[in-house]
Amino acid sequence: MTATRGLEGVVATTSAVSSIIDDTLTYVGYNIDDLAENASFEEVIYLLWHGKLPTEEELAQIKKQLADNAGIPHQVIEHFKQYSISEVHPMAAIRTAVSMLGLFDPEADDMSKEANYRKAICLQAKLPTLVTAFSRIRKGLAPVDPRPDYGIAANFLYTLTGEEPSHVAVEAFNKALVLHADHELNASTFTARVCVATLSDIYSGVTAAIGALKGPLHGGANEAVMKMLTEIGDVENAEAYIQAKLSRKEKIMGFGHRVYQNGDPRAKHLREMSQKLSNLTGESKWYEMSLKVEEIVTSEKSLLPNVDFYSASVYHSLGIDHDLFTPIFAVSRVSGWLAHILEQYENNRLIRPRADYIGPDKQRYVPIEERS
Ligand SMILES: CC(=O)SCCNC(=O)CCNC(=O)[C@H](O)C(C)(C)COP(=O)(O)OP(=O)(O)OC[C@H]1O[C@@H](n2cnc3c(N)ncnc32)[C@H](O)[C@@H]1OP(=O)(O)O
Ligand SMILES: O=C([O-])CC(=O)C(=O)O
Repeated sequence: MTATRGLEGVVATTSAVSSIIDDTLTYVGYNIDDLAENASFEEVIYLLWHGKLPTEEELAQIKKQLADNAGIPHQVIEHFKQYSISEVHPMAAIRTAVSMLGLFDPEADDMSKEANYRKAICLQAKLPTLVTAFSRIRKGLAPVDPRPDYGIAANFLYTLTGEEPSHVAVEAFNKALVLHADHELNASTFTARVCVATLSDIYSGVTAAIGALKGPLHGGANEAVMKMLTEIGDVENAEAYIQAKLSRKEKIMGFGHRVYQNGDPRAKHLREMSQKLSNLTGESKWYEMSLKVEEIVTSEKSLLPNVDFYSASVYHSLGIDHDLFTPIFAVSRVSGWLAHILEQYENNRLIRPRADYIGPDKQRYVPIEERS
């Protein structure tokens, strides 16, 4: 048996949710460029879960179901208040809170199709509220209830700040949610599928996926990009900063991808948004710095930006705290995780690959008193 490092190129499942072929990303056959320009995040959720775009009536119904389930149990709010959450990374808090949601759901282990769909609605609806409630509580502010007349993008910004968000901000945030919703068998989605393929429950699958997304080689890269831009500080420092990193053989966060050969198709949308928003805020340096870093990394390493690179300056321009960037990724990607989890349950088989053993062989047990 020979192992393929990092399972590169290994096809591990069939899926009808999303595909990446020749650097083109589609959700259920719809090109991401088309969806980014035209779709609401709720339409994309429906598309991923039902395999078709919703009619007006179906869209109104799923929006209502999501709005009706956006509240979070008071025990989770109390839990956030019980420890020093200013010292806790929000991804760790959200991971724990999603696991807690399972404790308060009497149907957590009901594996019927109906119960699993209801839990999918609950998780999708509650995740944004968890993130914004966490953010407010750690600042000593009371959580804000989501507005039933707002969609997920508007409500996220509203429940984060308590203020009515601008049209431009909602439009940009909705587009970011659409762009991050699904991505074939990325590490967190694979994690979710492995978990539920044991016939474990949805809450366990999403909790596991959040843990995988948190790492800086995956969703955690967007926060790491912002840290890098903050360290660079000004466009004129970019060249020396990046060259020094490359000479130390350090990775430049937000660049490279396991699957794309000629660039991540989501990056151009985020680049455009980054430019538009940084012009609007009058703080164009984040976009300019990002552009300069892209120029250097592309020419030095032939590496192209991935989805995490320009999303950093987009979220910064929207005034969002940097450690909420990866939780926002989860707010969007939970739609894809849930689509894959439901798909896995529909046609399940335990996922259990093999390992190529490279440890010592033929060892003899030595009693403890004889060991040196
Ligand atoms: C939503 C997402 O998950 S998108 C990805 C987010 N992650 C990041 O942006 C982190 C930075 N990028 C990376 O670490 C990688 O490009 C990954 C994890 C995305 C893909 O990884 P892999 O396909 O496993 O490639 P791997 O890490 O083996 O890199 C291959 C080579 O390219 C180099 N390389 C890859 N990415 C980078 C980078 N961002 N900066 C510098 N060098 C890089 C590696 O050092 C390695 O060089 P070597 O062969 O000389 O050792
Ligand atoms: O597919 C991957 O490996 C990572 C990625 O871009 C994503 O999850 O959006």
